[in-house]
Amino acid sequence: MAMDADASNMTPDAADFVLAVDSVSLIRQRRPLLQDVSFHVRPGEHWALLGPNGAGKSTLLSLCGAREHPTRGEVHVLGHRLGRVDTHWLRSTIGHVDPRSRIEPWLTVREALYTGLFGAAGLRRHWAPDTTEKELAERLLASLGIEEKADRKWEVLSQGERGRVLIARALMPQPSLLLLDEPTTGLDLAAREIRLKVIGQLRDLRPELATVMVTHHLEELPASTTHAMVLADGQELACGTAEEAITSGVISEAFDYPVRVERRNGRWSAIGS
Ligand SMILES: Nc1ncnc2c1ncn2[C@@H]1O[C@H](COP(=O)(O)OP(=O)(O)OP(=O)(O)O)[C@@H](O)[C@H]1O
Repeated sequence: MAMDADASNMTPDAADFVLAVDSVSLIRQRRPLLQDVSFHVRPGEHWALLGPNGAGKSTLLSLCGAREHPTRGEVHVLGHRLGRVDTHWLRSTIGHVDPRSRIEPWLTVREALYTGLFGAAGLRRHWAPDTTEKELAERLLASLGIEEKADRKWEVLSQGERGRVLIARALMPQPSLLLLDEPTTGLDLAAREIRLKVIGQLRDLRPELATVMVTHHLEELPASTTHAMVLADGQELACGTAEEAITSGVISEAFDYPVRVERRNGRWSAIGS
């Protein structure tokens, strides 16, 4: 389907990681949006990027998705160094769940899934899925519990249903890395819980898949979260396993507000103290 990247762009160390961000700074309009940030994601790890508004979470996610380049430092995505690889090709290999994604409203759910193969809002003219692509789409529709909605039009779906479709769509290129940009935004309580359950199920569906998810609220972290990076003002406050990084001290400092962080049944909450 897509062109392959030059293997000489892969460095041996970076090849061990799905994502390697090393001492990265990003400056826009003379403003440092990220300063000296590093983190490394291995297959099967599930990372959360946490921090208050304007902390730099989306900017960091853009680097992970090869949509931005660092001003300083190095980013390797799937072993390929940004700046030395065809980013258009690289982007097509990364799954991206963005609630703001545009899908042509007249497409059916099944067709919307196929658009994930091209990272586009619509289907290419005269294109038809091959047997493997058809089987994958049916498998994902079933795994994410949307097979009964497969022939429904995208425009009539509820926000909750759309989110599931966007996850299935992002998995169509069979990525090793899945980026989730505030995947529970705008959902009611039940829809949020269902969405988090679906995200948690990805671990069983694709054990090698690594995910990086941006969120503001600890309550929106799936229990499957293994690691976290906490940012404030474009700087790293904590980075490591979820237990190391998501603590009362770190979260209070990040949000500049005293909170007590609790974890029950795998899920987190923050209570003002
Ligand atoms: N292209 C740009 N040029 C200048 N400033 C930018 C640019 N993109 C983002 N910023 C600024 O960088 C800061 C970090 O933005 P970013 O969207 O990464 O934060 P965030 O942590 O995702 O915030 P939120 O939780 O509000 O979505 C913000 O102050 C934003 O205004």
